[in-house]
Amino acid sequence: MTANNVTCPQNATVCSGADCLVPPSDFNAILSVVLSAVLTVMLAMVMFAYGLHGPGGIFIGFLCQFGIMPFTAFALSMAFNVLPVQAIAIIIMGCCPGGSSSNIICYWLDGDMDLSISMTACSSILALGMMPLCLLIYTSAWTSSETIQIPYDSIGITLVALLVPVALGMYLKHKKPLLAKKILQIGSILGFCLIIIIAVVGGVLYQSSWTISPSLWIIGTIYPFVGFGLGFLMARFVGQPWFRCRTIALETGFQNAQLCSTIVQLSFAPEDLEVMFAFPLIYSIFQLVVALLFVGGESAALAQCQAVSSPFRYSIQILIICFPPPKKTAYQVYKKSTGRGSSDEDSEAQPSCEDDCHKNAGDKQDYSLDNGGFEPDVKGNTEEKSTYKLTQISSSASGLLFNSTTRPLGVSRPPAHLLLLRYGLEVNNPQPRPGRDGGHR
Ligand SMILES: C[C@H](CCC(=O)NCC(=O)O)[C@H]1CC[C@H]2[C@@H]3[C@H](O)C[C@@H]4C[C@H](O)CC[C@]4(C)[C@H]3C[C@H](O)[C@]12C
Ligand code: NA
Repeated sequence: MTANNVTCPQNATVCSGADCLVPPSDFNAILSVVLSAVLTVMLAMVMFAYGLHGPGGIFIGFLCQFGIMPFTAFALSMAFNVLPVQAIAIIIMGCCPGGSSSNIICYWLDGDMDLSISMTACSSILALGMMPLCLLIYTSAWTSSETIQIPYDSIGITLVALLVPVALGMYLKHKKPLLAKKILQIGSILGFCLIIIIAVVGGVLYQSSWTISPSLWIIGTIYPFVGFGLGFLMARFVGQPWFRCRTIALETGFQNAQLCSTIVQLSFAPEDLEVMFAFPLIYSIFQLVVALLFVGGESAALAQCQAVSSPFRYSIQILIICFPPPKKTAYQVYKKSTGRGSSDEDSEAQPSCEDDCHKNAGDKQDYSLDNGGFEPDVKGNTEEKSTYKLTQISSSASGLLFNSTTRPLGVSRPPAHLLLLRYGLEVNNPQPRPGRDGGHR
């Protein structure tokens, strides 16, 4: 009794031994004010970067994230006639903002890093309002949405863990470019490994939860496919350039599964949890697998396009013919999509498609416009993705902080891809590079 009096604060409402439930204090209030101020500034920076891009990508991303994903969740739940709690878990996943591990994947898959980070950040911020709204709309068929507890503070933490490293990366890139490059190299590999390790460990530790109804398994597999596919088509439909379609597809399909898992565990009783507890785990694994299959397949095709016989190359050309961009010629887009690289070294070592690369020099203006990010490179040294470096750094750093996600698929591929580009192509293709180092032609 006396022990309780000693260990429990006076304002505690429930005490069990040394664990006490204490009402929120002033400290929490101050912290949340500070956090929201910091976030506002950060958001302004992200929006600024958006502005440099033109708002097209972000807007289409928003539509995909809070239009396609929740609706698909709803439609799949209806189609498979799952239990109400299972439907709610699926819809919660659909209403979650994008996951930040998509930024690491995007780096390895040669996406548009600025757009990727901006989309994750914006969807996380907008989730504060859009999540309750979408949940209200889509879950009302099964439950009153009051039963769903949204942990707004975890959304805030996610944002801080994304944006602080982005800001640090921008600063570091400016002050110590060499160090920044090192960190980028190490961080992007470590971040990727962590993502995979967590998925595998989670899956193995919680094997028992894998025995849930087959319809959840089916939904867990096709939902990411639908998300990536519709995101890609939507971006293509509005004429986004190729590598940005890939980015939007990634960002659409990738969900913050950690947040979904937290919400589910906060909102449901153990007997409900039993029938859908594993859904976030399943989705988090399949979103990784699908991302690497779907988006990685295309990216691998582009990396290998020097192998003229590659069937990928023809399927890409067919795709481009089927979805021609309204503003540019298909050839320009194809050229852009083949001429890009995931980092500065990559774009140097990009003479994979000779025809295209030989024309790159005259195309640079175009590239730098599309890729202009936080910090336009004014040296006239318009390597394609120069402005990416800082965001790449920060995304890998944020991946490290979070160490969140889970995806077993590309373990071998990203390093292989890097090696292929850096060494393989350079060794196999010893012609002078028509790129930025001189323009020999
Ligand atoms: C780390 C990933 C989420 C990846 C992700 O989307 N990150 C956010 C992001 O990308 O921004 C989550 C998704 C499902 C989670 C698991 C499930 O909720 C099931 C189970 C719940 C237990 O409380 C902790 C272990 C774990 C295996 C969880 C481990 C881990 O918590 C998982 C595997
Ligand atoms: Na998403």
